[in-house]
Amino acid sequence: MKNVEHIGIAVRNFSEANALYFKLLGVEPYKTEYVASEAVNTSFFRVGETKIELLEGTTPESAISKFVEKRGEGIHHIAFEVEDIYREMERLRQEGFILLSEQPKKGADNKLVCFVHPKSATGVLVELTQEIR
Ligand SMILES: CC[C@@H](C(=O)O)C(=O)SCCNC(=O)CCNC(=O)[C@H](O)C(C)(C)COP(=O)(O)OP(=O)(O)OC[C@H]1O[C@@H](n2cnc3c(N)ncnc32)[C@H](O)[C@@H]1OP(=O)(O)O
Ligand SMILES: [Co+2]
Repeated sequence: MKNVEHIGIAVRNFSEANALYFKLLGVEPYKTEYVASEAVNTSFFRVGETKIELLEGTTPESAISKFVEKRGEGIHHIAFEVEDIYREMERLRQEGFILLSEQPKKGADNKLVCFVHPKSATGVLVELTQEIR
């Protein structure tokens, strides 16, 4: 694991949340992206060495919509950058963590991603992320 690549925040209203984080952080998002496979709109704000990812679900079945419905807006996941996502997935499997996919998936911002179930990680949804080179 290299660093905290981003913190994912689930929001109800994408444009309102983007305006609020612009006011809070004093910077515009450097990227917004719709990720169809996760049914989310995303935006990324740079904060020093890390990033804030705002996420809005675009369908009721989206993980983000379900989270907001059940628990309200707030911190949804922590993403750790890794050098080799296949190696880290295998290592975490061996350590007994529950991975939410067999293979990495294409995430936002030109990354491969994989999630660890919060039930196996002290109630925190963990994302592994590796830049596609
Ligand atoms: C845009 C791509 C990518 C990136 O590039 O950065 C992203 O960040 S995508 C982010 C959205 N995608 C995901 O979160 C995918 C992984 N998540 C999942 O597969 C599911 O959300 C889940 C974690 C398996 C939960 O799904 P499910 O079991 O269907 O939902 P429930 O609502 O029934 O929840 C069960 C249980 O888990 C608790 N929960 C759910 N989400 C979280 C969370 N983010 N953090 C902590 N706990 C969470 C939920 O509260 C339920 O608990 P109990 O009520 O105690 O059973
Ligand atoms: Co994320």
